[in-house]
Amino acid sequence: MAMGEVKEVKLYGFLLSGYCTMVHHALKLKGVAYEYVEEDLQNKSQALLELNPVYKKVPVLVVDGKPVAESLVILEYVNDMWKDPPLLPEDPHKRSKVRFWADFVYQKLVPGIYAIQNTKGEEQQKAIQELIDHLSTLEDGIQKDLFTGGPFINGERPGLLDVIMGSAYGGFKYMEGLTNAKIIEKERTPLLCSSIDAYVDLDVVKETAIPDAMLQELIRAMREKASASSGA
Ligand SMILES: N[C@@H](CCC(=O)N[C@@H](CS)C(=O)NCC(=O)O)C(=O)O
Repeated sequence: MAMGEVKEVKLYGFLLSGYCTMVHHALKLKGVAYEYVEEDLQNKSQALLELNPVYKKVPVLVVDGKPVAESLVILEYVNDMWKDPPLLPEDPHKRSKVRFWADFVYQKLVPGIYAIQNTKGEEQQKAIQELIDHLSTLEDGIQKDLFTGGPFINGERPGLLDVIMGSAYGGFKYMEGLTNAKIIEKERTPLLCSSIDAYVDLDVVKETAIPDAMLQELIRAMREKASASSGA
């Protein structure tokens, strides 16, 4: 049930964007019907430039003509607009913990993924180790601050951090394919791995999964680009 009467929900996104995946998942978990508009990021539509004039990025969610930008802001908005099922715990302190760790994912894990993509050799090995260390920090934090026995980080139903980590998972897998390193492993981060396993098994998640063939093709193209630029 939405706050007030909602007539039109539109998501501007890009297929390979983990930020957009989060919004797809949140809307689907809430059972919201929406229209999806795929953007060409090399040639952005006038609509996108007008809807997100500050950053000019996707995702942008437009509800009855009113735009909301920035994925984390959108997730909170979706959770406020459509109450059931809730993506945040009721207790204010627990909510603050979810927000703290969600922010950690944005501040540390996402830049960590880009750092691997943008480096080579020894520098890349260092970036991989840093990302692994951040994942362990997140594992310990969730264990201490939030976990109540699973199957999700949020408990019996997926919540905001499940949506974020479940969507970032594609990025970790992509980096593993690119570097042949094991980044996210059950032995190191059992709780994160088991909650992600439960999450990717949800129907709403399977519906929006990037086809494996497309992911493999992307990895192949990235590897080719990397070896061309190193002169190998
Ligand atoms: N902080 C933004 C990041 C969104 C973002 O980086 N979007 C990328 C696609 S993954 C984009 O629109 N890039 C186009 C550009 O940078 O011009 C969010 O959380 O929504």
